[in-house]
Amino acid sequence: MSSSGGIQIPGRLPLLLTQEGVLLPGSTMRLSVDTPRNMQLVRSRLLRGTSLKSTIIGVIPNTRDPEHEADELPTLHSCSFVLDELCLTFSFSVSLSLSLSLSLSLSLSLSLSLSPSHSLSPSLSLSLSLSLSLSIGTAGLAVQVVGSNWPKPHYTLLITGVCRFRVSSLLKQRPFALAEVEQLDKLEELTSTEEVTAEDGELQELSQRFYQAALQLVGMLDMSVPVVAKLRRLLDSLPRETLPDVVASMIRATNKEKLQVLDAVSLEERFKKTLPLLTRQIEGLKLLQKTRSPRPDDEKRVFSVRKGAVFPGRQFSLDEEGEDEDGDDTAALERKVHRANMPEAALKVCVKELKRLKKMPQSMPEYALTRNYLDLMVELPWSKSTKDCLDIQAARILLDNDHYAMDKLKRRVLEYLAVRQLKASLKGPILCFVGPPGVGKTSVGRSIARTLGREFHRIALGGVCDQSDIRGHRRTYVGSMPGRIINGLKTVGVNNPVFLLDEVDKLGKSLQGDPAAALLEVLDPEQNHSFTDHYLNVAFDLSQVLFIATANTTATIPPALLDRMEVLQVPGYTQEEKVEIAHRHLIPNQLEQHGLTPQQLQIPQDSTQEVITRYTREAGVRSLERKIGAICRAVAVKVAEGQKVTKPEEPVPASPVQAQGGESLSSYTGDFLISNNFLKQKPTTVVDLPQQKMSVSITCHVPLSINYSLTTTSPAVHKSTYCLLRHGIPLFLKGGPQDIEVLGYRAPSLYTATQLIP
Ligand SMILES: Nc1ncnc2c1ncn2[C@@H]1O[C@H](COP(=O)(O)OP(=O)(O)OP(=O)(O)O)[C@@H](O)[C@H]1O
Repeated sequence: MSSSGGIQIPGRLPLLLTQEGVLLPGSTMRLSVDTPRNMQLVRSRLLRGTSLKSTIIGVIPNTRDPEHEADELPTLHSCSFVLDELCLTFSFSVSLSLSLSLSLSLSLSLSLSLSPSHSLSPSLSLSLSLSLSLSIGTAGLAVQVVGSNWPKPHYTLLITGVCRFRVSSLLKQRPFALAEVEQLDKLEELTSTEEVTAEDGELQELSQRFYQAALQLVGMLDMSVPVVAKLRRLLDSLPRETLPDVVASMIRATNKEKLQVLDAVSLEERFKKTLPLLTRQIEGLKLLQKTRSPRPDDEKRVFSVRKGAVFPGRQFSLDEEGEDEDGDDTAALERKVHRANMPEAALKVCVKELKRLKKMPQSMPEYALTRNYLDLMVELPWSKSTKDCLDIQAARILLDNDHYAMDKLKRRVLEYLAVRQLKASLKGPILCFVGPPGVGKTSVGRSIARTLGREFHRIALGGVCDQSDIRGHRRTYVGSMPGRIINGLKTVGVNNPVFLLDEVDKLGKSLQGDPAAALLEVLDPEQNHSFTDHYLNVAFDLSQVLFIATANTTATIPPALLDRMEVLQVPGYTQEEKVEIAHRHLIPNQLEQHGLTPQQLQIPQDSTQEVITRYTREAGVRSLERKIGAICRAVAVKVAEGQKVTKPEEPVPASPVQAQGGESLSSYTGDFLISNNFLKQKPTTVVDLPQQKMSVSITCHVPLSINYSLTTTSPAVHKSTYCLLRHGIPLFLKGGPQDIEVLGYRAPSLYTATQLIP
């Protein structure tokens, strides 16, 4: 039986000349083809051929195909070997005829040496030393041809080596090289040798040594990697004479070394050439394993496939946080998994995925998927939450400060918050604010989050028509990702945020499922403690999340969803309310956004009324806000033009804010109110609750700085103030003899505080 598994290659083969690498029998290789002869070979033999025979080509290594078709073929890769000391005893005439036939067929150089001692003998004994030169290549089966025109026309071939051949004669050079060939690998299977000669015994011993070394190499690799396990099985099932070629194509060897293996036509020589390469690989692996820190489960990792994975001499410790190296990276991930404080079910899944990840080569597409999944799992706030600092007094103040009117809505929100204060683990109801656009539904939701001291996240549901948007995609899909709920949790980083489900009435429906149905589970307090996102595939407890929904109408909300929510109507505003909202909130906001001061633009109430009646027609105040923005822009142009011509004034040092009656604010003790709109940064606070003392420093957008120290006897005022300040809410104290609002400056050198409420 031949080593090539009985395959008989055709007597004539087209030749593919390559310098890219060495194809050995039994291995597969990808070759890029872009030179004229090789391209022609692919077109006329591989692409047009219809039989198995036409897919067999001869691959000649180490030979460059000329750039131009007109150029002559270079000398094909050839190996030379010496047949030493052939001792022949022939009659003279026979010897001569032998020498002639050899030189014709093998182009051999023959040297004869005639021993003087035999010169008188009738028959001559000749000692010959033959040096032969053969063009050797590998016959290969083209299993795949891929063509591309970028960056220039070329083909990529996937070729599996079948057997060695030698070129007997070159038949033609154009349009591609064609040669008459002779199959070389026709070796008897060693295992079936019955009569063992001395030579065979040596070969068998060599092959046994080789087999043992190959086993040792595979034993050093991680057997749980599928390809390694397959290799182990191959070692047992393959005929021994094919092992040198197969092993040489897998281990790290230079092209020169592989060429030597290819050129070794004699089996014994092939074993001898490959064995040192194999031993070198084993020694290299041993060395690499020694240089790594002794981590028991890492002992069998595949080192050879990851270039530069190990830096000799460097010590790796488990505590090292550096994640530039794959091993450490996985170790760091493992630590994060154990630190994430996740429930047992999730931890189990993570540990399982982590195990799979360790066994995967980085180049596998699944590696990135598993990695992303684990990254998400460790980032999710399984047990991270903010502490509620709910104070109904502070909440009332805050809601009043942020929103004018909306009394009914604010009352219901306060009731809801009051019950939450009394019973922390309140299940439902889910509030749904329904009203026309621009009446402040979203901004009330934001205020509630601030009141509770929770993180706020808005999920816009308008136009969502795929249930995967809510529940995520299964991980089997390409480009799968978690749904918006899990994504939101990852963004806020705590498990008890306020989620505002904006525009629930605009949810769509499509072939990809009904997102409203997916929301049912999310919003049902009885079910959402085990919400399972398709991507995550483990339950996440949503019971701590506070859901608030908004909608323009209830007509389009699916009844099942509507049933789970408590609807709070937010009606539109009256003309008077709009004027108030404009002056309390919209104008100061717009001035701030356009970099204007109240001195540069003052809009009288009549003008606001005029804008409302003549330029807007809405239930909310959004378009009024836009109109005010337009006025601000027009004034900003004027101010900017004016600033160009006038010389900027010298900055005047800020003087202390004057409270009513000329009292300096720095020494003022009592309660007062400072409007948000003049604050540039969050107040910095030093709070010492047990001693009931507070010091506050505030920076306003005019060069104003107040250092205020308060000693209060009312713990309630103090507590609410503390709560507001902690969450970056501007100072707002109430309940004292007078409330004062800082309006800004009148003259650069004088800042005034005016009494707001008598
Ligand atoms: N009562 C109010 N007091 C202060 N500002 C208000 C009030 N009502 C609305 N606004 C302001 O109007 C703007 C629009 O409000 P918001 O975005 O909350 O409206 P919405 O009801 O959620 O609208 P939509 O239904 O279109 O989402 C915001 O800048 C908000 O601050």
